[in-house]
Amino acid sequence: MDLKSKLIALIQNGSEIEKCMNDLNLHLRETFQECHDYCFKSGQVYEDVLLLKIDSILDYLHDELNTGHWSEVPVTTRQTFTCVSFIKALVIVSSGADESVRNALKCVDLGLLLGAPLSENCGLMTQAAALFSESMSKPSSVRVLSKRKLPSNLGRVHGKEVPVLHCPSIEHFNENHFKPCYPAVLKDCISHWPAVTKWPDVNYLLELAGSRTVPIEIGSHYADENWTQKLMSLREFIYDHYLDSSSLGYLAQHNLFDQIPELREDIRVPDYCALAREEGVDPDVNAWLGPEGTVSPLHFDPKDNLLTQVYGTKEVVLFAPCDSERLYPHEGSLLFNTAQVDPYAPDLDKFPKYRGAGAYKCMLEAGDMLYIPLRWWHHVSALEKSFSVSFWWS
Ligand SMILES: O=C(O)CCC(=O)C(=O)O
Ligand SMILES: [Fe+2]
Repeated sequence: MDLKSKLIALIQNGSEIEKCMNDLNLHLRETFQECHDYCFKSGQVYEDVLLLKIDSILDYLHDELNTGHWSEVPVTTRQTFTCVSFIKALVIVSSGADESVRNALKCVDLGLLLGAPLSENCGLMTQAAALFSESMSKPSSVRVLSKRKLPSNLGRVHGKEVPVLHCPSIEHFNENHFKPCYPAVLKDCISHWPAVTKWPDVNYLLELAGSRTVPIEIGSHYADENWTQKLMSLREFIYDHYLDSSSLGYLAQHNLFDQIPELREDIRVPDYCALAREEGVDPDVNAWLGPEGTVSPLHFDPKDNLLTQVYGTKEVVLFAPCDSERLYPHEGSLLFNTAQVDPYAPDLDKFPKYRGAGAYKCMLEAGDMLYIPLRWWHHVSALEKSFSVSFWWS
């Protein structure tokens, strides 16, 4: 079977794709119909012209996705983005042009990043991406030359050590940490994860996912004015920002595991996530992959977190929610959860109340998990190349 037929075979319910057309205005619906008919009925059409038409639909949807707050974008708009991205990938593959598989994969990844899973064809895009990845040539291996470890700066922060526990029972964790909202470093809880042995070899990630498009944060940290975000292939990120850490880039807070389900098989949701404050929900799982020197400035999140260190060392400074006023959160709605004070170099003239804040601090080594209770402030810096996985739940 050729690639186009394999892609079409992934569709479980074709009428779901046709339904998505209803979300478009009449003119765009006609254009989409034309592209759809080309893919499924084959006609004498120039792919270049079709691709231009599909891009005009994607541009229109892109504007819709970027209007208002992301959480308020109707899921049907995101599903239509998924469908159109899939059709675009089909047209690209049919064209058989140079690099067509790479370009089709990029288009499917954008569908995964910005779209939403369809109701009946929910695995369509991840399966399409797996098909493209399989049919691409595998890269030659790289050796990681720099195993640089930056010196710790924790000595500059006056504070208490976060308690360290060895794989505590769920009851102990619940009574002493989860219920009272008190942080802890949990050791020896992830030795059974395949990720612990597989991920430190960057060639594994390159081979499995080197051609996948991922969002990368560029700049010293997200509250810096020169900070930006870019989409690039994981390979580009690894070569340009991870192996060569002179240009700081961070694959941060990205749900890589929904995008690439093969990677999810390498990790396990910690048993502690079964504890719940209200109704139990599945945790939000995010990847944090970066070189030595990445910094997440002092901020808090609305959920409990188990920040898990698959490899590399990070150091973390924490403050309880009752210290919020002493940390001077940024004003305005965008950075309200980020502090103006840098706990490593506090400007006490500007931020005098910081004197009264009580820091907690810890090192997070490979294999450790840090329990960060909801709304606790945390500042995280990587001393080495590092891969962490966070589990946010409540
Ligand atoms: O590891 C990091 O850089 C930050 C992690 C973090 O802020 C989180 O998991 O909420
Ligand atoms: Fe965080």
